[in-house]
Amino acid sequence: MATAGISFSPVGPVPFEDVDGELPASERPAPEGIDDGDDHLADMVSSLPSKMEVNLPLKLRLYRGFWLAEIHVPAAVALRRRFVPRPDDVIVASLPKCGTTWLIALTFATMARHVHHPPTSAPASASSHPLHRLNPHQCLPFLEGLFAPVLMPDVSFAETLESYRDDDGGAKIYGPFWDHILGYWHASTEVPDNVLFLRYEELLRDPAGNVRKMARFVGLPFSEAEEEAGTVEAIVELCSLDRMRGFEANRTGYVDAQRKIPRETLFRKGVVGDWVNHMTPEMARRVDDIVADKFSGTGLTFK
Ligand SMILES: Nc1ncnc2c1ncn2[C@@H]1O[C@H](COP(=O)(O)OS(=O)(=O)O)[C@@H](OP(=O)(O)O)[C@H]1O
Repeated sequence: MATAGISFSPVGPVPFEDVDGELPASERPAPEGIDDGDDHLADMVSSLPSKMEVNLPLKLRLYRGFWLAEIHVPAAVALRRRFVPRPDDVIVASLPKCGTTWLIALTFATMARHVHHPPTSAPASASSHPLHRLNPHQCLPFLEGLFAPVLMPDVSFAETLESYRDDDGGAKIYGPFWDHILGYWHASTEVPDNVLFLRYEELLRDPAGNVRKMARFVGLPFSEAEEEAGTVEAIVELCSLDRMRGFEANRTGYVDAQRKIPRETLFRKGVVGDWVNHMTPEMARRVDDIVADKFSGTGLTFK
């Protein structure tokens, strides 16, 4: 099992109120301190365990079992207490470097296809699809009800995975990796109508099949007419790594010129098994051991 080459991309409306047996969001009391000068919140944040990020000059706080950037904790608290998802909201929840950008592109292109038609016959360069002008992360605000996490800095998946290991010195943002993955894995088996669990390798192996699966999951299955017109293949093509790299939005060398985030942060090789170029056999063995230990008995496997 090539554990270090695995990426995980669970998609789906997360049943917030079910996560830990708390009251439904709509019935929870308003959070103290968020609206009124927030002394309580500041105290709460500074009382949380803290560590530095292993790759970044960033202070993390352990909030509800996960390492978040300290500056994001107040928003996470507010979101947790106040966000009441609508039944048709879709949240793309993927760890950094696990194929988030691709998944957002596919989800956006699929969900927005009746407004922004994927080019089925015209040359892709002639299309006015938003994905030509904006990187996938920037497309999110254009589709109500589709949410996803933030853009991450320039490190590869192998580096990310390696740094998710337990480490006394620091922690990895959004980690522990294993708990994140297992949380969504268990949710996908318990409430399969609400959580769809996808693997990067599966997407690479059968992008069209997985786009169909995702479309059914979000309640927008492809019609016969769409199938005949080649809409699924058009979406896959539109979102392919080569196409994305060449789009106007990504041609400058930066996916975010203002924040100086280089294109390769989002669009690099996109292959399975590149971990051999980043990890020593010893590192790979260690990761394999951790995976075997953490995932044993959970039913979660990778082929
Ligand atoms: N369209 C498309 N098709 C296939 N693969 C793609 C695509 N877009 C991005 N990628 C690859 O995804 C990896 C980046 O992961 P993320 O998008 O999660 O990064 S980020 O956290 O949002 O910064 C990174 O993988 P690696 O090449 O292994 O580094 C990207 O190359």
